[in-house]
Amino acid sequence: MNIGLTGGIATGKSTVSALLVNKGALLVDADVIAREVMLPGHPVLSAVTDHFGQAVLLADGTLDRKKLGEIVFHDPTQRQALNDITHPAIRREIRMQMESLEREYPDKLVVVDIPLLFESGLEAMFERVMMVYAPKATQLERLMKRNRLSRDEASARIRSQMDIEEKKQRADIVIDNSGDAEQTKRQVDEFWLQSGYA
Ligand SMILES: CC(C)(COP(=O)(O)OP(=O)(O)OC[C@H]1O[C@@H](n2cnc3c(N)ncnc32)[C@H](O)[C@@H]1O)[C@@H](O)C(=O)NCCC(=O)NCCS
Ligand SMILES: Nc1ncnc2c1ncn2[C@@H]1O[C@H](COP(=O)(O)OP(=O)(O)OP(=O)(O)O)[C@@H](O)[C@H]1O
Repeated sequence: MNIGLTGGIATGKSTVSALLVNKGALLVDADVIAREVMLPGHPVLSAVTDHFGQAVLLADGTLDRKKLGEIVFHDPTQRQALNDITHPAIRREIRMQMESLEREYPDKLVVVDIPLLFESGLEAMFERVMMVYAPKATQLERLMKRNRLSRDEASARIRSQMDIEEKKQRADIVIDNSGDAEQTKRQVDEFWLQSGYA
C-alpha cells in the first residue's frame, strides 16, 4: 500500500515522515528528487538556465537556490515556468521509485512526501492522502525560524502554495502538528495501529 504525504511548507511533513519511517514505512521524498534534477549535468538544470539565464548559477556551476527562490516565490508567472520545467521529470522519478519499492516490498507501507501534491493534482496516484496541519500563524513562525527568513519572505513562500485550510479539507487523514512533538507522535501511533502494519 502507499500513501501520499503532504502539508504546507514547514508544517511538519519531515517530522511525520521520520516517525513513519521509524515504524517501518519506506519513504520517497519529492524534495530530495527535486534537488537531484537540479544537479550540474542534469537536463532539467540546463532547461532552467535556458529560461532563467546563467545568473541563477553560482560560480561553481551549481544552482543558486537563494536567487532562484527570490524570483519564483515573488512572481507567479516565473513560478509556473519553473514548475513546467521541473515537475514532469520530478513526477516521473517519484512514480518510478514508488513503484519499484512497492514491487520489492509488497508488505510495507510506502510513504511519498510531496509538498505540492494537491497543487499538482496528484491525489489519484495514491491510495490515501495524509496531510500534516498547522495553522498559518504557526507555519509562519516555524518557517521564519528554520530558514532564517524575514516575515515577508516567509509569507511569500506560504502564499505560493494552496491555502492550508483547503488542503486540510481535501485530505483523507489529517495529522495535527500544531501541538508538541508528543501529541503528533500519538496521532501517528494511532494511524499506524489502524493501518494494519503494526
Ligand atoms: C525554488 C528553489 C530553487 C528554492 O530552493 P530552496 O533551497 O530555497 O527551498 P527547498 O527546495 O528546500 O524547498 C522548500 C519548500 O519550498 C516549497 N516549494 C519549493 N518549490 C515550490 C514551488 N515551485 N511552488 C510552491 N512551493 C514550493 C516546498 O514546500 C518545499 O518543501 C527550489 O525549491 C526548487 O527548485 N523548486 C522547484 C521544484 C519544486 O517544485 N520543488 C518542490 C516540490 S517537489
Ligand atoms: N510540533 C512541533 N513543535 C514545534 N516545532 C516543530 C514541530 N514540528 C516541527 N517543528 C519544527 O518546524 C520546522 C518545520 O518542520 P519540518 O521540517 O518537519 O516541516 P516540513 O513540512 O517537512 O517542511 P518543508 O516542506 O518546508 O521541508 C522544523 O524546524 C521543525 O523542527
